[in-house]
Amino acid sequence: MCENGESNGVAAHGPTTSNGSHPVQGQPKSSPYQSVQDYLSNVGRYKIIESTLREGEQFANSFFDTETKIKIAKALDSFGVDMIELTNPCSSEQSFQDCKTIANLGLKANVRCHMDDAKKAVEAGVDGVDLVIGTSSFLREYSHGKSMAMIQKTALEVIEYLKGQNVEVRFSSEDSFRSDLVDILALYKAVDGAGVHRVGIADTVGGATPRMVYDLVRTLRGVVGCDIECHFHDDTGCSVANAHSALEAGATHVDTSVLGIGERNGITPLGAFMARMVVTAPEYTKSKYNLKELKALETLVADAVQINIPFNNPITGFCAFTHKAGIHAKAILANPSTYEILDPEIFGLSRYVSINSRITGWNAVRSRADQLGLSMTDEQVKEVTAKIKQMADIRPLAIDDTDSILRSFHLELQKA
Ligand SMILES: N[C@@H](CCCC[NH3+])C(=O)O
Ligand SMILES: [Zn+2]
Repeated sequence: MCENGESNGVAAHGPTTSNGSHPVQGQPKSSPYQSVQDYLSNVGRYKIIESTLREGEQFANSFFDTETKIKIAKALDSFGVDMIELTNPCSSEQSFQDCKTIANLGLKANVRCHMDDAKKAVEAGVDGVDLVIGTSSFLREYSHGKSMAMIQKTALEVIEYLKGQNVEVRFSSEDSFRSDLVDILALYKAVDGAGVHRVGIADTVGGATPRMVYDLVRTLRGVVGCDIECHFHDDTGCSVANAHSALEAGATHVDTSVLGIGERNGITPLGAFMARMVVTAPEYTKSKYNLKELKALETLVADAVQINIPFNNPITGFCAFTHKAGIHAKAILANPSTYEILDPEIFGLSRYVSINSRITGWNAVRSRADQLGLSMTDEQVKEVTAKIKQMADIRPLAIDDTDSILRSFHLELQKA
C-alpha cells in the first residue's frame, strides 16, 4: 500500500498563484444567501480544545505511557491547538502524576463534577478545569442519580471554589441533546451568572444532526454571555458537520482528538475538522495551525494506539490526493482546482495522477513520459496508452510495470 509522498503515479504540478495556493478557491467570496445570522458565526475565529489525551484515552486501543503523553502533548502544542485536555487526575495515581508532569508544560485539564476532583486538579497545577455532568434523564436516572437541583447546587459550589483558585472554569453538560431544554438552559444561565469562563454542550451518544446542533447552540447563545464549547461523538458520522454547524450558530470552541479516537468510534477528528475549516476559513486556519505537521501528528498517534490511518481519511488517507480517471487526470494536470477542493501543498503533501489502470487517459501518460524524459508524439502516446489499458484489463499494474511498458515502447520507436 502506498502513502502520500510515495504513491505511485504522476506528480501533477498545475498552475498556482504567487502564494502557492490554488488559483480558484472552493467558495465564492460573497454569497447571495448571506444574512444577519452569519454575524453570529465563529467559523473564522474558532478555537480547538484538543482531547486526544482525555477523550482519546477512552479509545479501546489506547494505552499512553508518560513518555508517549509528553510526545503527543508537545506535538499538539507545536501544531497550534488552543488547549490540551488531560484525563481526570483522580482516575489513577499515574493519571495524577502525568497530569502534573504535563501541566508543567502549560496545558489545560478536564475533571468531573466533584469537589474532591476539582481540588486534585488544582493540586496537579493545571490551568483550567472542566466540570462535566450528565443532564439527560438517562444519565440522571441510570448513571449518577442526581436531580437537576442537586446538579446545580454542586456545580455552583465547585465553581465558587475554583474561581478562588485562579484557574479557568468550564461547565459542560453531558448528553445535552437528550436533556430537557428548559432544564439545561436554566442550569447554563446559573453557571454563567456564577462566572464560568465557558459552557459546553456534548452530543455524548452521537445522535445529533447539524440542524439540531444549530438550534441548540443558537438558543444557548441567547442565554449565556460566556464562550460556548462543543463536543460531538461520531456514532452517526456527523461529528465534523456538527462542529461546523455549532460554529455557525455562535459556538466558540470545538473539541477534537487526533484521528477522532475516543469512546466507541470517537469524536470530531482533528484532521477532518482541519480539512473542513481550511475550506470554510482558509486564511484563519492556515495562519493559526501548522497544517504541515498534521501527517506526523496523526502518524504519532496511530502508532501509539496501533491503528492504521484509514484509506478514506481526509488529507492523510493514502489516496486523498490521487487522481485516477482519464478525464480527471487531464483536468487536474491543467488546473488542480478542477477536481480538488483542498491543495495538498498546504499540508506538505503532493498529488498523484495514477496511470496504471484501464481508465487511464493519454494526457496523464504524456505527463509521465515527459517526467521520464521519453519524447513521443501525441499519436505515439495514444498508442502506448492503449497498450497500458490492454495490460490493465488483464491484471493490476504497479508504477514500475507501467514505466517498463513506456520505456520498452520508446526503445522500439528508437530502433525503428
Ligand atoms: N466525553 C464526555 C465529556 C464531554 C466534555 C466536553 N467538554 C461526553 O461526550 O459527554
Ligand atoms: Zn465524549
